[in-house]
Amino acid sequence: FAHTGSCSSKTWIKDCSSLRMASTMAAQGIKYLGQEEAQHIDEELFSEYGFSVDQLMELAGLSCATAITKAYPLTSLLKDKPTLLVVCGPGNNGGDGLVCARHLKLFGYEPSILYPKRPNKPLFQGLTTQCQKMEIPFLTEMPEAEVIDEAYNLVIDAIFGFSFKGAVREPFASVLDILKKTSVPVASIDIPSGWDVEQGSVDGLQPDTLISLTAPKKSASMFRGRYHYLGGRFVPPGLERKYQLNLPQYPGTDCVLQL
Ligand SMILES: NC(=O)C1=CN([C@@H]2O[C@H](COP(=O)(O)OP(=O)(O)OC[C@H]3O[C@@H](n4cnc5c(N)ncnc54)[C@H](O)[C@@H]3O)[C@@H](O)[C@H]2O)[C@@H](O)CC1
Ligand SMILES: [K+]
Repeated sequence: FAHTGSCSSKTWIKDCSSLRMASTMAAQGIKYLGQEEAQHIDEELFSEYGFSVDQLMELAGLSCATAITKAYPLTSLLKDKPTLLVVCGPGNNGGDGLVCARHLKLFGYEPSILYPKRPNKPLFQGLTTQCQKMEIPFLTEMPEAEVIDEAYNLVIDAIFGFSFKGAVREPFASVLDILKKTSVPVASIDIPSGWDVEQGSVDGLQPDTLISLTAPKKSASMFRGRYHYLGGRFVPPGLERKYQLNLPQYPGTDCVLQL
């Protein structure tokens, strides 16, 4: 039986069409989400799928800490001590940063946290206590760029995520100005802070690493750093189908995947 390149039987028609479907899926690749779409998915995870915020934040923060260990293993760090600066913002992105710092401490790093605007909610108070009990120091003010370059191997940017809008307000405008002047690498959680979630930013922060959670947001196509990871391995199949996320398969039991 010689196949001539065209589908000449029912079996071939079936095989050819599923092959076409598979190649279309692969060609489409992972979906990059708009801001509203990311917010809808977030809401549905809680309202329809029964998750709680602290559950997903724990998984998100663990993925971020794991991605950091892959991009910047302890043995690769240039300073004498494995110091990191984690800058946390006022929303859930900041919460991911607190969880990430706690896991990084358990993984052998020495994080310090800057958390200038703390929401008056039990979730964030609990995460703050956990970090304090892990003996992670909290800074009282943002160090100057030269001090950061001198003292830390890496900055973790957990300032804003997919709900950021408009011009950056204080105190974070000054914090971001300093971060733009540092030369140590920056790893951003979900979105490089200060970037428009969909359009990015021409003169904004240029992180070395981006860890996209659930699925990348549209601005991730403008990311020019070395490492782009996907984390947040908690998406139920119905939600993935509804939003046609077309997520890649995570390897084995890993909670993070390099894109
Ligand atoms: N759905 C998901 O996949 C998950 C999302 N998580 C995280 O949650 C993030 C989204 O969290 P939120 O919706 O709380 O929002 P963000 O953390 O993105 O930021 C909201 C906060 O930033 C402030 N803000 C917004 N624009 C500002 C501006 N221009 N200047 C100064 N402050 C500004 C708001 O007042 C609010 O306090 C995601 O990016 C991700 O990091 C995870 O915690 C859990 C799972
Ligand atoms: K961020």
